[in-house]
Amino acid sequence: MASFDVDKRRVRRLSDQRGPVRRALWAAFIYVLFGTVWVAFSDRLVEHWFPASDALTVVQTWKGFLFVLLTGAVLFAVTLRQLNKDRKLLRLQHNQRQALRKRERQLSVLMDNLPGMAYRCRFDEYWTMLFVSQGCERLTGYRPEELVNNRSVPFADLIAGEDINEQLTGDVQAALEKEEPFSLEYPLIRKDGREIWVWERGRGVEDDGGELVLEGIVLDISDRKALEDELEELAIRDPLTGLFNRRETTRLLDEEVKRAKRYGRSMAVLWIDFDHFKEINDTHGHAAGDRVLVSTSQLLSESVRSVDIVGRFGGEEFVIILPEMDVREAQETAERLRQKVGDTRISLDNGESVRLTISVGVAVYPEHGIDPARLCAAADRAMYSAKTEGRNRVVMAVRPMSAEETTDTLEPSASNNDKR
Ligand SMILES: Nc1nc2c(ncn2[C@@H]2O[C@H](COP(=O)(O)OP(=O)(O)OP(=O)(O)O)[C@@H](O)[C@H]2O)c(=O)[nH]1
Repeated sequence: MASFDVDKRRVRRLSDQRGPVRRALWAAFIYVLFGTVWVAFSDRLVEHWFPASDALTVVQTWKGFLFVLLTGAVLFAVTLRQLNKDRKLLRLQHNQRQALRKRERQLSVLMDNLPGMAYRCRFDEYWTMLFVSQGCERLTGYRPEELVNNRSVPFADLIAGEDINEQLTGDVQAALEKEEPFSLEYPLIRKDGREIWVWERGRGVEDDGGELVLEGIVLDISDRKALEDELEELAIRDPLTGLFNRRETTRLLDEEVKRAKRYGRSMAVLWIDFDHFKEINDTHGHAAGDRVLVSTSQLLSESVRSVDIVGRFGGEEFVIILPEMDVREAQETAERLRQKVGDTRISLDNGESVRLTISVGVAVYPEHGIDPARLCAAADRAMYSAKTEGRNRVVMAVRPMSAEETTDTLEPSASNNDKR
């Protein structure tokens, strides 16, 4: 690269900055000046020094030879100098072309072996591609010539979703205004219809005509994205049942209470505990207990609406969040679940089957608590009451005396039909 620049400087130096006409005129001027001075003064000097006519004739002849010799020598020197310059210039230009070709070859090898595709495009509504590298076909399924100038399809049509396209345009615009490079992540629909995730890094540059264009690379990050999604799922799911884990259930409850407050709606929390679960473990073994946990979790999930949230809080304790449910609906739902679980026999791997019952505590926002902690405490206490009252039942939480009361004031009701 550095030697290439040095060559360029040498070429500039060798190729005289003055134009050829000026240079020719300058040479002619020097020649005319020298010739005029010679013609004007040499004869007189010779006549002065050699007054005898015989000698004068001889000297005049030699003077003519001398003139021819001198001008010939000058012409030889000038021509030689120029030819040498021309030869050096040609050699340098040749080297420069070689270096340029080598760089182009390296660049094209680099482009073609990029894991994704390099591009140059217009910043317009179609992301009109002006150039894409060979990697385009691997990434999108389209050949470069199909994408360039929107010949088969504009790149914008590959971006999954109008709103995502708008979001990307906004992000690029913001980066251009700050004169910074941009990084984008978005889903892309390949030619075969498969959706992949890509990461793009680019920047705005001016092309030779002064028009703003974008240049950058696009890489397939589907594997990384899948791994991220998997890790995200692992972080929020209970590994045994696949239900939301305690942390995620708590977070979702927070969100639901906030939503209920914002829109002035009610919502309910069911606190569920399996009855005498220890006996199942003790009688049939821990693996059978796991099997019962998984089957009952599935049953609970399948028996609620898609908007409801089922989470495992720990051990054989489950929480169900029921958005937009009032006291009556929540109690009915809890009762339906209790009956369904109690009516279902769960087959074990050893051929035997078990029947399980559940105790359920129900608390409803805002009647039994105005924040997640109070709601949970109220539902937990109601469930504890269900246990002490004989299990396999639904108990509603107690209404607090005032909204200011702490969780300690929330006492569960004594009867499963109490709707305080
Ligand atoms: N198999 C299995 N058992 C679990 C798991 N988590 C907790 N348990 C068991 O669940 C049982 C809970 O027992 P307890 O708290 O005494 O309650 P219970 O036997 O259900 O009785 P009550 O709740 O009073 O009706 C214990 O034996 C735990 O070992 C699990 O992931 N798998």
